[in-house]
Amino acid sequence: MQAKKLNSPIVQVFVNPLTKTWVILTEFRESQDIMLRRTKEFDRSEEFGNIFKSLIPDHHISMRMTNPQFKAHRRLIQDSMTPAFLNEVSAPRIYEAFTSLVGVWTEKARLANGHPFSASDDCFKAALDAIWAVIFPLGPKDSVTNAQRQLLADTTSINSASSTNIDEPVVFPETPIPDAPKSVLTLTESLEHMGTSSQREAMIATALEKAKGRFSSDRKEEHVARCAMDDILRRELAAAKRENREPAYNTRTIFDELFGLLIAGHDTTSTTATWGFKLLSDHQEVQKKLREALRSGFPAAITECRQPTAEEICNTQIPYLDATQEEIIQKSMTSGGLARTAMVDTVLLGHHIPKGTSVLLMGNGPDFIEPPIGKIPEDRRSKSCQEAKGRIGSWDPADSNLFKPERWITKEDGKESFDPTSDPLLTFGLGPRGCFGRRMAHLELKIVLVLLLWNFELQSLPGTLMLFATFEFIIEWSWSLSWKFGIFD
Ligand code: HEM
Repeated sequence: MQAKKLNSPIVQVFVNPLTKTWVILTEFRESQDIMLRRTKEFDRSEEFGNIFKSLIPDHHISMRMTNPQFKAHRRLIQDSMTPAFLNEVSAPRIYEAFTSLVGVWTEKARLANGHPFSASDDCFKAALDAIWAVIFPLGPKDSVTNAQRQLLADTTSINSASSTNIDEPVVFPETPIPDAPKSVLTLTESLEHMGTSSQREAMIATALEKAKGRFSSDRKEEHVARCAMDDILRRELAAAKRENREPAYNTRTIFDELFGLLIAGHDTTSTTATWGFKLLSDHQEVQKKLREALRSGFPAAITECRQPTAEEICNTQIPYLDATQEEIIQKSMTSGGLARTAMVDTVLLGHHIPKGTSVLLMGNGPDFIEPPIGKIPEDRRSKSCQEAKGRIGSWDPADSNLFKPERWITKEDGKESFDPTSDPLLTFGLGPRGCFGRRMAHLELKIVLVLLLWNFELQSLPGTLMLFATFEFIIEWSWSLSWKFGIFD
C-alpha cells in the first residue's frame, strides 16, 4: 500500500514505537539478488526466527548461518530431501494419505446428494497424516483421515442441509482426533504457544525409543529407513561410532529438528493445495485441460481403470501439470513476503541500510501479480544484480494477475516443456535460507493434484460461496464412478 502510495518499490515503515523501522522492498530482481547472492549481508530475520523459538528453540530455522550449529543441524536432516528418500519414502506415504482423502470425499459426495461441502479442513488433516507418516512412523490408528472415512462409511444419511436449497452446504459429523495428532494441530494452529506440549514430547520420545530398538538389532532389514526420523537416527548412530561414544537420541536438537519439519511442512502445503482446489474450481477451463493432460499422461491407468500409482506420478513428466502446480504456488499467497535482517551496514537501491535493519521482501503485489512500481535505473542496482540481468523471465504486466499456467510453458520444435525460470517466483524464498522442504512440497502437491483431479470434478460454486474467505467445493464423484465402470476409454 505504502509503496504504491509513494510510487517507490522501496519504503520504510514504523511497525511499532518500540522497534526499529522496517524496510519493505517490492521488486523481484533486487529481492532475488538479496536472497541468492548477498547472503553475507542479509540473513534470517530475528522476527521470523522468533515465531518458532518458543515452540522449537533448537531448530535451525531461527539460527543465523554464522552460527556453527546451523550446518550441523542441516546435516542431520539433509537426507530427507534426497531424490531416493522422496521417491521411496515420502511419495508412498503422501500417496496413501491422499488416497484416504479421496475415500473421505467419495463418502461425502455420496451423502451430500449434490450439496456443496467444505473441503479445507479435510485437506488440512490429510496433509497432517502425510507429513506425519514421512517424519514419524504412523500407525493406522493415528491417521485422522482414515478414522473420518470409516465414520462416514458407516453413515447412511445426513440431514444437515435444507432439502429445498441445493446450494446450502452440508455439515458432516467429525470423528474425534487421536491425542497425538490433536496436540500437533493445537500447536501448529497457535505458533505463539509458549513452552512445549507434553503430549508431543511423549509422542516423539516413544517413537525414538522404538526406532532405537530397531536400529540396535542385528537384522539388516530393521535398518532400512521408513521415515525421516530413522534417517536422523542412522546418522547419529554412524557419528557416535566414528567418535567412539554412545549415540544420543533423546536430544533437544533431534526433537526440534523433527518437529520443525512437521510444522514447517504441514500448514504451508495444505494451504497451497486448498488454494489449488479453489483456483481450479474457479477456472473450469484450466481444470478441464489439466484433466485431459493427466488422462493422456497416464495411459496405463486409463486402460486398467485405476488411478495412477505413486511411482507413475513421480516418474511421469506432464508439462501442463508442472505448470499448473507452479501457477498455484505463485498465486496461492501462502507466503506473501520473506524477511531478512541486514548483518552489516549496506545499500539497497541507492539507500543506506544500517546493520540490524529488518527488510521485508514482498513475494506478491506489484511486480508479481500487478505491474511494477516505476522503472529502476540499472546503476541504482547492486553489481551482482546488474550482472544477473535476464536470467529469469519477467511477468507480462498485462496478464500477471490472471491464473494462467501457460506462462510456465515453453515451446521448441512444436514440443512443449515446463520452464520454472520463465517467471519470477518467491513463494519458497531462495538461496541458502530458502525453503528446505521445497522438493517435498512439490512432490506432495503433484500427488494431490493428480489424485484429486483423477477422481473428482471440482465444480464452480454458487455465488454465495464464491468468497475468497471460504473454501467450499461441490465435489462430484462422477469422475471416479466413470473410470470404475469403464465409461471412458
Ligand atoms: C507449499 C509448501 C511450502 C511453502 C510455501 C514453504 C515456504 C517457506 C518459506 C517462505 C520459507 C522461508 C524462506 C526464506 O526465508 O527464504 C520456508 C522455510 C523452511 N521450510 Fe518451507 N514451505 C513449504 C513446505 C515445506 C516442507 C514440506 C518442509 C519440510 C518438510 C519445509 C521446511 C522448511 C524449513 C525447515 C525451512 C527453514 C529453512 C531455513 O531456515 O534455512 N517447508 N518455507
